[in-house]
Amino acid sequence: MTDTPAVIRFEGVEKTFPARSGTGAVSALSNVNLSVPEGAIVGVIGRSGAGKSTLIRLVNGLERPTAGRVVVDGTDITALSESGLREARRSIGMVFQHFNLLARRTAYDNVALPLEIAGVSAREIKARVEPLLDLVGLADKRNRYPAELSGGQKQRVGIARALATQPRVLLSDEATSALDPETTNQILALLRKVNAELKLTVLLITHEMAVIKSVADRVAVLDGGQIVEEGRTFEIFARPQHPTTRSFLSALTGATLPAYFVDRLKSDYAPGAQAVLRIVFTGTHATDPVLSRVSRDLGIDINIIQAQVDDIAGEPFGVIVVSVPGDPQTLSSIVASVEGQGHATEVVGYV
Ligand SMILES: Nc1ncnc2c1ncn2[C@@H]1O[C@H](COP(=O)(O)OP(=O)(O)OP(=O)(O)O)[C@@H](O)[C@H]1O
Repeated sequence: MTDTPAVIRFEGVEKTFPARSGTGAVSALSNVNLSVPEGAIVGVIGRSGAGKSTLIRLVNGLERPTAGRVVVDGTDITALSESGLREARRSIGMVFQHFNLLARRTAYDNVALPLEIAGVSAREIKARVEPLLDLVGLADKRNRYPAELSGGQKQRVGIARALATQPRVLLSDEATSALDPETTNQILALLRKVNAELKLTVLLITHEMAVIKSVADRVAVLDGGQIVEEGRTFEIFARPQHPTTRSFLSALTGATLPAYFVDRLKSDYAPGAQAVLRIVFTGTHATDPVLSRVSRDLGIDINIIQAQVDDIAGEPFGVIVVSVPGDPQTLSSIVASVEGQGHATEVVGYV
């Protein structure tokens, strides 16, 4: 899938939770194959119960797979003893949705905790913790207790703590789900910063496509315990294949049309109807020439219903919704012309 070596690899992973009295066995993950390339930020998105937490907990050995392997930095995590796991976990940092800070410890002491556990000297701890508090922008809050910090500040402490043991991999379990949109953006920017500055590989799980859009280089869509779609974030946004991916995307990228318009949409062509076409442009400048060329070459009128330019993982991404003549022959010529110029199309319906 990419030439960069994988730092995390799921190989044919299955996870079934055994039956309990009153409930049958639960298949949480089946046939999961996924590679997280070195230095990448990979997002896994799925609905509640899709298996995201189980997937991430397999990476640091909090769960063991029923079948298959999880390889982290060359080590098969699934084959390790408890003491081997403790050692491996030092190279795997984790950030949690509810921060999981110790209330009776200051910000500094929370960040220091994993180093104390690892038996690092107080001097060495100071040398590591202070730059981390600087990195996450909390140097002035070092002596504050969690109750004295905002949600975003608590998550900054959580991130600094996850980085204390100088991990190669950072796991993020819905790190921004408890935060407001502005704080979410600040924390996602911090994740991007640690990814870039510390060359850290990041695997994050989320149920929000906006999080994926903002930070992830690649995305895997998890549905019912299986990865139903995976690829570069930009490609997935441009050409979503699976219905689950499409439904996650529907609130973004111009896929949401005004309600008055949606009410008029029909799924089938009736003679004389206009087709509504969603076109994804993989470059901001391409919009005008493409539409005017199609209009000129085919001698048709094109009405623009909605247009939007967005930013997906740092790349410009344009979505335009147009209405065009809906008769099947003309429509297929339009689609062929637009796609022939390298852009993706989707017939949304007819009006
Ligand atoms: N320890 C467990 N014992 C039994 N079943 C479990 C256990 N942990 C998870 N499951 C089941 O496995 C499935 C996947 O759960 P998981 O927590 O991984 O989903 P999720 O995508 O993280 O959901 P959410 O977004 O709600 O946290 C669910 O059906 C869940 O009920």
